[in-house]
Amino acid sequence: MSDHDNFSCGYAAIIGPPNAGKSTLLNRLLDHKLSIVTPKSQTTRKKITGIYHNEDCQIIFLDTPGIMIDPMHMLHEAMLKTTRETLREADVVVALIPAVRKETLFDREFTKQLFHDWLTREKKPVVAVLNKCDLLSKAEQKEALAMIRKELKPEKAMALSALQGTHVDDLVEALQPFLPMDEPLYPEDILSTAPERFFVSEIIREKIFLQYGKEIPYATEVVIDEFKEQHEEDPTRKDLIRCSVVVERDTQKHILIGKKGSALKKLGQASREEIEKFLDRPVFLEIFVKVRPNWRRKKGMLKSYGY
Ligand SMILES: Nc1nc2c(ncn2[C@@H]2O[C@H](COP(=O)(O)OP(=O)(O)OP(=O)(O)O)[C@@H](O)[C@H]2O)c(=O)[nH]1
Repeated sequence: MSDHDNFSCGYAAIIGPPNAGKSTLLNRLLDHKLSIVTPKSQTTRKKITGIYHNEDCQIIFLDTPGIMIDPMHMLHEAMLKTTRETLREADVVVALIPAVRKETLFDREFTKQLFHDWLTREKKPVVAVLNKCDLLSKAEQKEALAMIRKELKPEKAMALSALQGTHVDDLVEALQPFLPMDEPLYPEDILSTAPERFFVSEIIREKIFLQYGKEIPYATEVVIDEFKEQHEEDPTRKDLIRCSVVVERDTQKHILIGKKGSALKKLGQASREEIEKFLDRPVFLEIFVKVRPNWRRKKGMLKSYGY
């Protein structure tokens, strides 16, 4: 008998509206191993965000961009296409429904549409997860789950709080029966297959979201132009990361740079600190701001940015 008899391994797509708590949930699931994240360079067609391991199963979580009911431009449409393709690759789908502190308990219209337009026709097993259950009383959670079961008929329905970590382990248990019996596809110390440069661009994007208001973050794309690993040959040399922050208009460029470059300097500092923490080594980070008019509406540009 091999070690992996009775082992299951498969893909779980997480789908839901923006802000449902996907990242929080993934971080929570992978938490105990985040300190040994070892993203390796590997070309992959699948958008794998996190790989969960335990003794009985390996769940490869596929993240999807938040579902928007009314796509506003080509970037949104490209994101929805990614979601559609990701769903096709999944063995099981986690429909993440954020609870709200309102009489309706969750956005019923949106959730109905999510199931109708996205899930029913894909014919994949669905585990409906009511997230942010810390916002509701026990009775309200029960009521919301009963409603979800009756109207949407998922294979399973459960409530959890990704933020507080309650019932997160139950989700693993709920997903396991829908995974094929298979050996693990990835070794245990791999938490993601995305390359380091992907995480670096995500860190800069996150800092832009934190630092700038209004439309700036949404009009911005971060492109890593150069990622020169110099430390392996000579440990006294820092890695060099050159990146472009692409915006749509000159006015946005001025805001990003700020008075005498102060805003860009602040962005660079915050990004570098976090990148160094993530890579566990010092880096030189250079950020350039470029204007590419209407990049979110241009097919060729979207493609070159990986959409
Ligand atoms: N109260 C509460 N808040 C939560 C919970 N999970 C996530 N949040 C909050 O919800 C917000 C959005 O969480 P994210 O994890 O960024 O959501 P996301 O789905 O990844 O968002 P997108 O990047 O827009 O797709 C954050 O402010 C989280 O702290 C939860 O269980 N309870």
